[in-house]
Amino acid sequence: MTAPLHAPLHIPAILTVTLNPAIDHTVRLKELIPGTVHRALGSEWAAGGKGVNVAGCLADWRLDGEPSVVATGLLGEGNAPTFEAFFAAKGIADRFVRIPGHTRTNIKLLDEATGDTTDINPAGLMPQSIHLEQLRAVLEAEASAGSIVVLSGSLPPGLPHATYREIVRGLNREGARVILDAGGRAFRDALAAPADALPWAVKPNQYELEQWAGERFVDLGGMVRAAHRLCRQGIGLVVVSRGAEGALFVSERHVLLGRPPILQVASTVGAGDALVAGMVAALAEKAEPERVARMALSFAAAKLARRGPSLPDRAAVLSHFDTMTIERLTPPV
Ligand SMILES: Nc1ncnc2c1ncn2[C@@H]1O[C@H](COP(=O)(O)OP(=O)(O)OP(=O)(O)O)[C@@H](O)[C@H]1O
Ligand SMILES: O=P(O)(O)OC[C@@]1(O)O[C@H](CO)[C@@H](O)[C@@H]1O
Repeated sequence: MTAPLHAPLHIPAILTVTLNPAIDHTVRLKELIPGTVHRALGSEWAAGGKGVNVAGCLADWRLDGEPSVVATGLLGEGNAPTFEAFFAAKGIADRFVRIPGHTRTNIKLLDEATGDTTDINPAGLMPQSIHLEQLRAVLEAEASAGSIVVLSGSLPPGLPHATYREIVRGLNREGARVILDAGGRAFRDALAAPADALPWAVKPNQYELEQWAGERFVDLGGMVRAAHRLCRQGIGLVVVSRGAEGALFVSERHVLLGRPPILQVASTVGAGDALVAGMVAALAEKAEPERVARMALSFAAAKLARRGPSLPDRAAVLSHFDTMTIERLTPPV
C-alpha cells in the first residue's frame, strides 16, 4: 500500500494553536544519573511547544504552491525573534499574539544511551484576558468551514480550565474541525463540554487517557473501551499514542492498532506532535482510516530520528509507510 508523493489540489486551511509555547533547551548527556554531576555533551535551543512542533512538521511536508500552515497562540515579545526566525525559515504564517515578557524555556535532558528525555517544563507566561480576546479575533479571521485546527499543549498559568472548550466552541461555530492534544485538567474539562464545544478529535497518550478514565489499563481492551466511550460521547476520532508500542486509532466504526518496527531514536521530544501532524496531513487529503494511521505513524517515525521540530523530505517520511503494522480490532458493542 504505497502512498503517492503528491497531495491533491484542494488543501483546507490548517492552523495550529499553542497557548503555552516554549524554547526547548536540549542538553545532551552520555547517560542521565539523577543526583550526580553531569558534563553536557552539547546543548541546543529550538523554537518549540506542541502546536509549534506540529506546524513545523506540516510545513516540512507541504509542497510548493500549497497554502502556508498558520501558527497562532500567545508568544512572549521578549524572545519572539527565535520563533520568528523559525517561522520565516519554514514558510509558516505567524499569527501569534504577542504578550509582555519572555516565552518560557523548557529543559530537555537527553540521555544518549537510551534516547529517553527527561522534561522540565516551567509554568510559562501569564496572559491577560485582552490577549485571549485578540487570539479569538485571529481564529475568527483565519478559520472557516473545513479548516483543520490543532489545539495543543498545556494552558498557561492563570487561564481558566475551560479555556479550550471556549475556543473549541468558537471554532465549531465556524465549521472547523478541531483536534485537541492536551493532558490533565485541560483535557478533562474539554471532554466534559457540551456537544457544541467538543473537539472533533483528540490525541491523548496512554497515561493521559488513563488519567481521564480513572483506571490503569491492564490490557488493550480497557484502552479500547475508554477510547470508544469518548467516541460515544461525540468525539469523532480518538488517537492514543503509546510510545514504542505505536498508537491506537478509534472511531465509532473502526479500531486500528498501529505498531512501528524497532526504530532508531535520536529524541522522543515532539514524537506525539509529529503523530498529530501526520493525522492532519492525511485528514487534509480525506484519507481513509488506515491511511490516516500509517501517515501518523510514519511522521512520528521520521521525527524520532532527529532532534528539533522538523521532518525529512516526503520520500523519507513515506519510506516508513509500509513498515507499519496495522491491525483491525473489533469495536466494543
Ligand atoms: N521509542 C519509540 N520507538 C518507536 N516509535 C516511537 C517511540 N517513541 C514514540 N514513538 C512513536 O511516536 C508516537 C508518539 O509518541 P508518544 O506516545 O511518546 O507521544 P507523546 O507522549 O504525546 O509525546 P510528546 O508529548 O513528547 O510529543 C508513538 O505513537 C509512536 O508511533
Ligand atoms: O508543557 P506542555 O505544553 O505540556 O509541553 C511543552 C513541550 O514539552 O511539548 C513539546 C513536545 O511535545 C515541547 O516542544 C515542549 O517543550
